Amino acid sequence: MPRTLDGQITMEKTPSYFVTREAPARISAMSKDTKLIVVVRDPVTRAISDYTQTLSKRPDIPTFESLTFKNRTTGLIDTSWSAIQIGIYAKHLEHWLRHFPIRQMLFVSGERLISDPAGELGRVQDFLGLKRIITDKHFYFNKTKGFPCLKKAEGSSRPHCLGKTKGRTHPEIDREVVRRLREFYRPFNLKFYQMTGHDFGWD
Ligand SMILES: Nc1ncnc2c1ncn2[C@@H]1O[C@H](COP(=O)(O)OS(=O)(=O)O)[C@@H](OP(=O)(O)O)[C@H]1O
Repeated sequence: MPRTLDGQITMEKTPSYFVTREAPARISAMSKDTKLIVVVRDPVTRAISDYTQTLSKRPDIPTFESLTFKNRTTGLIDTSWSAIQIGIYAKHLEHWLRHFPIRQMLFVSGERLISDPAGELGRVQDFLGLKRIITDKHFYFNKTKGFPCLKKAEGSSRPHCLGKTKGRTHPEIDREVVRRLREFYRPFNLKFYQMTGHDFGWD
């Protein structure tokens, strides 16, 4: 980590921190005051998105449906599959709460990051104790892409939109499998809403 001077905030992002067992203790040992921001989305859509990304690199992998179950007849979900396991947010959060108070954590909604980016970034700026500089006027919605774009990227006069690897078309998943996954995640989602004091509306 570079030295942080007065008036600066040092930020670091790594998608796997939230689900890595050793991360909370290590970050806490580095600085107990670290503020933590986690972007979360509906775990079922998250799992399908995760699978879609793997599929784009390895088109020969088994179907989403077959990877989801340990036993399809009994409907037993394979929680050791990372695409499923990562979405059990309440379980991961339990580990973080052993090292950080919940007030030092902010959970950003991945859905609202698309539907209301300025609102969600308003929460981020407040959480970091920053003046609300980024507002609605910094975004426009790119209909083709289905995502908001930043009107002007830092140091550039051109807008910044998300790259080609974002917004891949997800494969159609068997509705019964999606229903079973929703049923599986419901109690974990409810627990997560309770722990964070925030209803993400995934159910
Ligand atoms: N800024 C922002 N706002 C909303 N959603 C976003 C954003 N950045 C990434 N995404 C979506 O998150 C999914 C995974 O993105 P990643 O950045 O991990 O993708 S990748 O690994 O670089 O391919 C992937 O979801 P899907 O497109 O639904 O599969 C991305 O589109």
